[in-house]
Amino acid sequence: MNKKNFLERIKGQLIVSCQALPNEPLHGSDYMAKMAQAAKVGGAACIRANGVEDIKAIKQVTQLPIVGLIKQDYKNSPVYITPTKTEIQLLIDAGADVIALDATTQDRPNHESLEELIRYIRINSQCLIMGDISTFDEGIAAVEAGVDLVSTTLSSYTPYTKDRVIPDLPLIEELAKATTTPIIAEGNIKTPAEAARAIELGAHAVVVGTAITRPQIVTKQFCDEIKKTTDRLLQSKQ
Ligand SMILES: CC(=O)N[C@H](C=O)[C@@H](O)[C@H](O)[C@H](O)COP(=O)(O)O
Repeated sequence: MNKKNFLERIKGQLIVSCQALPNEPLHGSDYMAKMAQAAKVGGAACIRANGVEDIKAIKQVTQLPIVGLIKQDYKNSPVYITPTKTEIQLLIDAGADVIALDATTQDRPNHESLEELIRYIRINSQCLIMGDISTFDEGIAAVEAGVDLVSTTLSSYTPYTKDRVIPDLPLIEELAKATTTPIIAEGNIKTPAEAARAIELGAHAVVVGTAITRPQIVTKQFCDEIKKTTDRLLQSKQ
Protein backbone atom coordinates (compact mmCIF):
# COMPACT_ATOMS: atom_id res chain seq x y z
CA MET A 1 0.00 0.00 0.00
CA ASN A 2 1.12 3.54 -0.74
CA LYS A 3 2.65 4.90 2.47
CA LYS A 4 1.29 8.44 2.19
CA ASN A 5 -2.27 7.21 1.53
CA PHE A 6 -2.15 4.73 4.39
CA LEU A 7 -0.81 7.26 6.89
CA GLU A 8 -3.47 9.78 5.86
CA ARG A 9 -6.19 7.16 6.10
CA ILE A 10 -5.35 6.19 9.69
CA LYS A 11 -4.35 9.63 11.01
CA GLY A 12 -6.23 10.33 14.26
CA GLN A 13 -8.20 7.12 13.80
CA LEU A 14 -8.88 3.89 15.64
CA ILE A 15 -7.30 0.59 14.60
CA VAL A 16 -9.09 -2.37 16.14
CA SER A 17 -7.04 -5.44 16.95
CA CYS A 18 -9.13 -8.56 16.30
CA GLN A 19 -7.19 -11.48 17.73
CA ALA A 20 -8.16 -14.71 19.48
CA LEU A 21 -5.58 -17.42 20.08
CA PRO A 22 -6.55 -21.14 20.01
CA ASN A 23 -7.21 -21.10 23.78
CA GLU A 24 -9.76 -18.27 23.53
CA PRO A 25 -13.54 -18.75 23.12
CA LEU A 26 -13.71 -16.64 19.94
CA HIS A 27 -10.84 -18.37 18.16
CA GLY A 28 -11.60 -18.85 14.46
CA SER A 29 -11.57 -16.69 11.37
CA ASP A 30 -15.40 -16.54 11.15
CA TYR A 31 -15.58 -14.94 14.60
CA MET A 32 -12.69 -12.58 13.87
CA ALA A 33 -14.25 -11.52 10.56
CA LYS A 34 -17.50 -10.71 12.40
CA MET A 35 -15.57 -8.77 15.04
CA ALA A 36 -13.83 -6.82 12.30
CA GLN A 37 -17.15 -6.12 10.59
CA ALA A 38 -18.53 -4.76 13.85
CA ALA A 39 -15.38 -2.66 14.29
CA LYS A 40 -15.88 -1.25 10.79
CA VAL A 41 -19.51 -0.36 11.53
CA GLY A 42 -18.28 1.43 14.65
CA GLY A 43 -15.80 3.49 12.64
CA ALA A 44 -12.47 1.62 12.78
CA ALA A 45 -10.12 2.73 9.99
CA CYS A 46 -7.94 -0.36 10.00
CA ILE A 47 -7.73 -3.83 11.57
CA ARG A 48 -4.76 -5.50 13.26
CA ALA A 49 -4.97 -9.28 12.93
CA ASN A 50 -2.97 -12.41 13.69
CA GLY A 51 -2.47 -15.28 11.26
CA VAL A 52 -3.10 -16.00 7.60
CA GLU A 53 -6.68 -17.30 7.95
CA ASP A 54 -7.91 -14.36 10.02
CA ILE A 55 -6.20 -11.81 7.76
CA LYS A 56 -7.74 -13.24 4.60
CA ALA A 57 -11.23 -13.52 6.12
CA ILE A 58 -11.14 -10.01 7.59
CA LYS A 59 -9.83 -8.45 4.39
CA GLN A 60 -12.55 -10.11 2.36
CA VAL A 61 -15.47 -8.94 4.50
CA THR A 62 -14.26 -5.48 5.49
CA GLN A 63 -11.93 -4.33 2.71
CA LEU A 64 -10.15 -2.34 5.41
CA PRO A 65 -6.36 -2.11 5.42
CA ILE A 66 -4.80 -4.81 7.58
CA VAL A 67 -1.85 -4.69 9.94
CA GLY A 68 -0.87 -8.34 9.95
CA LEU A 69 1.28 -10.29 12.35
CA ILE A 70 1.95 -13.91 13.12
CA LYS A 71 2.48 -14.91 16.71
CA GLN A 72 4.95 -17.76 16.64
CA ASP A 73 6.88 -19.18 19.57
CA TYR A 74 10.38 -20.49 18.92
CA LYS A 75 12.36 -22.49 21.45
CA ASN A 76 14.60 -20.30 23.62
CA SER A 77 13.43 -17.09 21.94
CA PRO A 78 11.42 -14.37 23.71
CA VAL A 79 10.50 -12.83 20.34
CA TYR A 80 7.07 -14.04 19.17
CA ILE A 81 5.52 -11.30 17.02
CA THR A 82 6.51 -12.13 13.42
CA PRO A 83 9.95 -13.37 14.46
CA THR A 84 11.42 -14.65 11.16
CA LYS A 85 11.31 -14.44 7.36
CA THR A 86 8.99 -17.48 7.33
CA GLU A 87 6.16 -15.56 9.02
CA ILE A 88 6.92 -12.47 6.93
CA GLN A 89 6.53 -14.38 3.68
CA LEU A 90 3.21 -15.83 4.91
CA LEU A 91 1.96 -12.31 5.70
CA ILE A 92 3.02 -11.01 2.29
CA ASP A 93 1.19 -13.90 0.60
CA ALA A 94 -1.91 -13.35 2.78
CA GLY A 95 -2.22 -9.74 1.55
CA ALA A 96 -1.34 -7.81 4.71
CA ASP A 97 -0.91 -4.11 3.99
CA VAL A 98 1.37 -3.55 6.96
CA ILE A 99 3.58 -6.13 8.65
CA ALA A 100 3.90 -5.76 12.41
CA LEU A 101 7.02 -7.30 13.86
CA ASP A 102 8.94 -7.33 17.13
CA ALA A 103 11.46 -4.48 17.05
CA THR A 104 12.68 -4.84 20.62
CA THR A 105 16.31 -5.44 21.47
CA GLN A 106 15.61 -8.87 22.96
CA ASP A 107 17.83 -11.77 21.87
CA ARG A 108 16.89 -13.54 18.64
CA PRO A 109 18.83 -16.77 18.93
CA ASN A 110 19.28 -18.38 15.52
CA HIS A 111 17.02 -15.80 13.83
CA GLU A 112 17.54 -12.99 11.37
CA SER A 113 18.24 -9.54 12.81
CA LEU A 114 15.62 -6.76 12.64
CA GLU A 115 17.66 -5.10 9.86
CA GLU A 116 17.65 -8.31 7.81
CA LEU A 117 13.90 -8.71 8.23
CA ILE A 118 13.27 -5.12 7.15
CA ARG A 119 15.48 -5.63 4.09
CA TYR A 120 13.59 -8.79 3.23
CA ILE A 121 10.21 -7.00 3.39
CA ARG A 122 11.48 -4.11 1.23
CA ILE A 123 12.89 -6.44 -1.43
CA ASN A 124 9.93 -8.81 -1.57
CA SER A 125 6.84 -6.63 -1.06
CA GLN A 126 5.18 -3.24 -0.96
CA CYS A 127 4.12 -3.83 2.66
CA LEU A 128 4.70 -1.11 5.22
CA ILE A 129 6.47 -2.04 8.45
CA MET A 130 5.24 -1.46 12.00
CA GLY A 131 7.93 -1.96 14.64
CA ASP A 132 6.51 -3.18 17.97
CA ILE A 133 8.67 -1.83 20.79
CA SER A 134 8.67 -1.57 24.59
CA THR A 135 11.01 1.33 25.43
CA PHE A 136 11.99 4.77 24.16
CA ASP A 137 15.44 3.57 23.02
CA GLU A 138 13.90 0.67 21.12
CA GLY A 139 11.53 3.10 19.40
CA ILE A 140 14.40 5.31 18.25
CA ALA A 141 16.46 2.27 17.18
CA ALA A 142 13.47 0.97 15.18
CA VAL A 143 13.19 4.33 13.39
CA GLU A 144 16.91 4.20 12.59
CA ALA A 145 16.53 0.63 11.33
CA GLY A 146 13.93 1.92 8.87
CA VAL A 147 10.41 0.99 10.06
CA ASP A 148 7.50 3.07 8.73
CA LEU A 149 5.59 3.19 12.02
CA VAL A 150 6.50 2.53 15.65
CA SER A 151 3.95 0.93 17.98
CA THR A 152 4.15 0.81 21.77
CA THR A 153 2.63 -2.72 21.75
CA LEU A 154 5.23 -4.40 23.95
CA SER A 155 5.57 -1.91 26.80
CA SER A 156 4.92 -3.80 30.08
CA TYR A 157 5.42 -7.16 28.32
CA THR A 158 9.22 -7.34 27.97
CA PRO A 159 11.01 -8.44 31.17
CA TYR A 160 12.56 -4.98 31.59
CA THR A 161 9.30 -3.01 31.26
CA LYS A 162 7.08 -4.92 33.72
CA ASP A 163 6.86 -1.89 36.00
CA ARG A 164 5.72 0.63 33.35
CA VAL A 165 2.39 2.38 33.80
CA ILE A 166 -0.40 1.02 31.64
CA PRO A 167 -1.36 2.28 29.20
CA ASP A 168 2.12 3.72 28.65
CA LEU A 169 1.06 7.25 27.81
CA PRO A 170 4.44 8.72 28.88
CA LEU A 171 6.25 6.52 26.33
CA ILE A 172 3.82 7.55 23.59
CA GLU A 173 4.34 11.22 24.40
CA GLU A 174 8.15 10.95 24.60
CA LEU A 175 8.43 9.12 21.28
CA ALA A 176 6.00 11.43 19.49
CA LYS A 177 8.11 14.40 20.57
CA ALA A 178 11.40 12.77 19.54
CA THR A 179 10.64 11.55 16.02
CA THR A 180 8.59 12.40 12.95
CA THR A 181 7.97 8.70 12.30
CA PRO A 182 4.31 8.05 13.20
CA ILE A 183 3.83 6.62 16.69
CA ILE A 184 0.98 4.18 17.17
CA ALA A 185 -0.43 4.01 20.70
CA GLU A 186 -1.05 0.36 21.51
CA GLY A 187 -1.30 -1.82 24.57
CA ASN A 188 -3.71 -1.82 27.50
CA ILE A 189 -5.85 1.07 26.28
CA LYS A 190 -9.14 0.36 28.01
CA THR A 191 -11.35 3.41 27.57
CA PRO A 192 -12.32 5.89 24.86
CA ALA A 193 -10.87 8.66 27.05
CA GLU A 194 -7.44 6.94 27.16
CA ALA A 195 -7.50 6.52 23.38
CA ALA A 196 -8.32 10.19 22.91
CA ARG A 197 -5.58 11.18 25.37
CA ALA A 198 -3.03 9.18 23.35
CA ILE A 199 -3.94 11.19 20.26
CA GLU A 200 -3.64 14.40 22.25
CA LEU A 201 -0.13 13.34 23.31
CA GLY A 202 0.93 12.96 19.70
CA ALA A 203 0.00 9.42 18.66
CA HIS A 204 -0.72 9.14 14.94
CA ALA A 205 -3.40 6.48 15.57
CA VAL A 206 -4.55 4.19 18.38
CA VAL A 207 -4.83 0.40 18.47
CA VAL A 208 -7.39 -1.10 20.84
CA GLY A 209 -7.78 -4.87 21.11
CA THR A 210 -8.85 -6.52 24.35
CA ALA A 211 -11.28 -3.80 25.47
CA ILE A 212 -13.26 -4.33 22.25
CA THR A 213 -12.60 -7.86 21.02
CA ARG A 214 -11.86 -10.06 24.05
CA PRO A 215 -15.26 -10.20 25.77
CA GLN A 216 -14.15 -12.85 28.27
CA ILE A 217 -11.60 -10.40 29.71
CA VAL A 218 -13.99 -7.46 29.70
CA THR A 219 -16.60 -9.65 31.43
CA LYS A 220 -14.08 -10.62 34.09
CA GLN A 221 -13.28 -6.96 34.75
CA PHE A 222 -16.98 -6.31 35.42
CA CYS A 223 -17.27 -9.42 37.61
CA ASP A 224 -14.16 -8.57 39.64
CA GLU A 225 -15.31 -5.03 40.26
CA ILE A 226 -18.80 -6.15 41.30
CA LYS A 227 -17.34 -8.81 43.59
CA LYS A 228 -15.18 -6.25 45.37
CA THR A 229 -18.30 -4.25 46.15
CA THR A 230 -20.47 -7.21 47.19
CA ASP A 231 -17.66 -8.43 49.49
CA ARG A 232 -17.38 -4.98 51.04
CA LEU A 233 -21.14 -4.70 51.53
CA LEU A 234 -21.20 -8.13 53.12
CA GLN A 235 -18.39 -7.22 55.51
CA SER A 236 -20.00 -3.95 56.57
CA LYS A 237 -23.16 -5.91 57.58
CA GLN A 238 -21.19 -8.30 59.84
C1 LIG B 1 1.62 -8.00 23.87
C2 LIG B 1 0.96 -8.64 22.69
O1 LIG B 1 1.25 -9.77 22.37
N1 LIG B 1 0.07 -7.89 22.01
C3 LIG B 1 -0.65 -8.41 20.88
C4 LIG B 1 -0.16 -7.80 19.67
O2 LIG B 1 -0.61 -7.87 18.58
C5 LIG B 1 -2.15 -8.45 21.06
O3 LIG B 1 -2.41 -9.58 21.88
C6 LIG B 1 -2.86 -7.22 21.72
O4 LIG B 1 -4.22 -7.54 21.84
C7 LIG B 1 -2.73 -5.94 20.91
O5 LIG B 1 -1.40 -5.47 21.02
C8 LIG B 1 -3.65 -4.81 21.39
O6 LIG B 1 -3.44 -4.53 22.74
P1 LIG B 1 -4.65 -4.58 23.79
O7 LIG B 1 -5.33 -5.90 23.62
O8 LIG B 1 -4.01 -4.43 25.15
O9 LIG B 1 -5.58 -3.42 23.49
